[in-house]
Amino acid sequence: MSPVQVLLSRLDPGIPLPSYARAGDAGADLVTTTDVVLEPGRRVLVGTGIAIALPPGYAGFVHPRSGLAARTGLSVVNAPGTIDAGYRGEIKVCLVNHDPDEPIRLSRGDRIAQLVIQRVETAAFVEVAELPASERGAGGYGSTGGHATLSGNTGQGTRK
Ligand SMILES: O=c1ccn([C@H]2C[C@H](O)[C@@H](COP(=O)(O)OP(=O)(O)OP(=O)(O)O)O2)c(=O)[nH]1
Ligand SMILES: [Mg+2]
Repeated sequence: MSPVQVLLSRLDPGIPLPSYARAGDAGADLVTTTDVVLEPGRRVLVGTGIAIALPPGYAGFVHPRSGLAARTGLSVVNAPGTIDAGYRGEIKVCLVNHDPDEPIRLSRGDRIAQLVIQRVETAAFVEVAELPASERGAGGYGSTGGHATLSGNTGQGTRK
């Protein structure tokens, strides 16, 4: 499959282009333009030094990086952040430190998140008096069971 062309403007010339670590990866790594010390539980908005123009029918999604998340507790507050096709400003990332004890130190140029480009549909919302019937109906929020309990979870599940 040939890659979709995404026009990019480097707002900070010292920052590398987003890049896929391996061929076929879904996420292209984004870096922070600033040094940051993120105390436990705190969040910060950082710049990535790039702006893009996605073709109509596409959107970008800013996801956390799993290695950093597992090792340090670093995540993205609004994960995944949504980059609209019409957005021409700098892509920014709202980082959060989920670790309860340790601060996270980030340096300019560190890879802090990843950008996934996807095709998206836009809907025409059609109001009706009654929705068509379905097997699920209005059941949700654990209606099928199997969810963990807050305490005393045996790992056996609660599905009846
Ligand atoms: O992680 C993110 C999320 C969003 N954006 C930019 C691109 C996006 O197109 C724009 C608006 O994002 P969103 O719609 O999620 O935010 P909003 O609070 O609804 O703002 P708006 O009223 O501008 O739509 O902000 C980022 O740079 N990084
Ligand atoms: Mg919005």
